[in-house]
Amino acid sequence: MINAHTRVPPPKNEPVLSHAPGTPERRELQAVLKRMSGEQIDIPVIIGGKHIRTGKTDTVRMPHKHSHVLATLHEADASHVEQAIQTAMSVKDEWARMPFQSRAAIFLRAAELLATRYRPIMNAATMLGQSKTAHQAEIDATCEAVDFLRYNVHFAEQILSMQPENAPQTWNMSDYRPLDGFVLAVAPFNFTSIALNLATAPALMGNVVLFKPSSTSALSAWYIMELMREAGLPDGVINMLPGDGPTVGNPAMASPLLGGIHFTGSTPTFNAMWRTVGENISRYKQYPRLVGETGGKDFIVAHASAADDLEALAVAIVRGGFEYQGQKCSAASRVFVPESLWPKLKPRLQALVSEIRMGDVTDFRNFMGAVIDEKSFKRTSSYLELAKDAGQASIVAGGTADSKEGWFVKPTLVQLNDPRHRILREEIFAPVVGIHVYPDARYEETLREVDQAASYALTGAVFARDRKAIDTALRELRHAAGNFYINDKPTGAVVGQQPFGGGRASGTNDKAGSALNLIRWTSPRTIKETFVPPVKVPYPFMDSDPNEGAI
Ligand SMILES: NC(=O)c1ccc[n+]([C@@H]2O[C@H](COP(=O)([O-])OP(=O)(O)OC[C@H]3O[C@@H](n4cnc5c(N)ncnc54)[C@H](O)[C@@H]3O)[C@@H](O)[C@H]2O)c1
Ligand SMILES: N[C@@H](CCC=O)C(=O)O
Repeated sequence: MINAHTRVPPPKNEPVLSHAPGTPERRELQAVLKRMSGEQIDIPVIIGGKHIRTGKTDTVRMPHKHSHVLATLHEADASHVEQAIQTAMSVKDEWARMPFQSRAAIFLRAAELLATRYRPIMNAATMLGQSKTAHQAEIDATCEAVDFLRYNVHFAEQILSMQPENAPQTWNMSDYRPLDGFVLAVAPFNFTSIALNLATAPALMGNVVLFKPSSTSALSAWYIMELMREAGLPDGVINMLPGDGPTVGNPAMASPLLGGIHFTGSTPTFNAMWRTVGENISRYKQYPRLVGETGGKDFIVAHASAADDLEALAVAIVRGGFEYQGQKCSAASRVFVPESLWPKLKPRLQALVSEIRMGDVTDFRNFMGAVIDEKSFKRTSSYLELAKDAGQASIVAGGTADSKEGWFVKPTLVQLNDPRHRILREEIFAPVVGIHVYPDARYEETLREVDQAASYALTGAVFARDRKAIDTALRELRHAAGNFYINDKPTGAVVGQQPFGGGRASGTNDKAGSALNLIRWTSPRTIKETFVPPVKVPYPFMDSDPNEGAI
């Protein structure tokens, strides 16, 4: 042990490496891509550090080449969930008692391992398993993941230092205990860094975790577990239970020991989990904390005063809508353009989209890969059918999909007359962007439409030079987005700079990568110590005063 009031190293954002031709990082990444493409690994259930091959298996495939199997995934069932709960609870006290400096050092070591030796490994796993380009993998699987690890340690330290006032002769303390139970961390497929944060943020605060990764991103989840093991995380603190959502989730949520849920994924899934928790409410030893960051229908609204910034607007629509195939919860998926800008913006968008290369992400010339799986491909295809309805919609670019080699959907722009068309209201989670062209004079009405038409409130952007137009958007769209951008695309939040999360149907807005999130994983105990306690019952006002008569 050390006897010192320590301070953690100040965090800094991990620089994004370019992977440009000739760089060492490009060579290293290409070597790991080659190796991983040539092997087929087994991904086990991991409980208490033990690898369990359950025999009930699924395959992990490259979305851009779906015949290529990367891994065999062993799925957990209710018995593994029970075993994981028991194991996690058996290591809980020792983990919670470990001094904060020692716990923090494990996560800081993980950050540095990821920034160095694990960088090409995590990037390659994310590229091959989730069909991200080298740049999209770098900003997610390395940089954002490293940032989560470094900044969370810093925020946790800030929380621990939040201490109450003291009256004379007393000392008050806040003891930041972990939750009384285990945390169920459930991850989406689309961000490796989010999966890592979902499992590690509660663990940093002294909790034990059941980590349920998405089956389609199980390859990167496996390397997250390897990274944390190598960083020195004790066995049993994070237990990985891949498999079918309800098969793993329902027994975990039926446990009286459920302390909290740390979820990121779709709104319907979180709603179903919240309902399950409601049905089980009288079984629990404590009220479980429910943290869920969910879907989005993220907007870009252009004002007529953006006329001289048309290129920036066009680039924001294309990057915001089509990077990672539109599979970011923050992706621009509905765009509102004034009539005066549309005649110039439309051909510019068509030109930019026509230059986009899509294909195998190991070919570094490609800007886009494939959507994650057949389910997503079919769902997106049904929206492409809607886009062909000539009375309602007209396709500005793209509109086709091809599943022969991989789950490829062309970047698609659809113009819609009705601002409440389904393509402008529903989350598609694919490279399909709806565009509504409005009369310039109806800017304020359009902002109100943007606010009310969709149930989500995750990210959004306004493009304008006129300050009044920006202020009007800030006012009218105050509750329409948890992350709001002015003259920028609505994606690409950076930990420590733009804490991320939304309200309404987009989640509980607990801002991943901030102290607001970490505070949900602690159940503080207030301690008051009195140095000189009173030794008589009566208070001074009860003493008799010989000068006072009866009232
Ligand atoms: N707001 C955010 O910060 C954010 C970030 C990333 C992704 N997302 C959202 O995630 C979605 C895409 O991810 P997805 O397709 O993996 O989401 P999803 O809801 O289909 O699945 C998410 C996870 O939930 C699991 N699951 C399903 N049913 C369950 C149950 N009953 N109990 C426990 N677990 C269960 C799945 O197996 C998976 O691991 C989109 O809606 C996107 O907007 C949101
Ligand atoms: N935080 C990411 C989105 C995560 C959701 O998928 C962004 O800001 O683009």
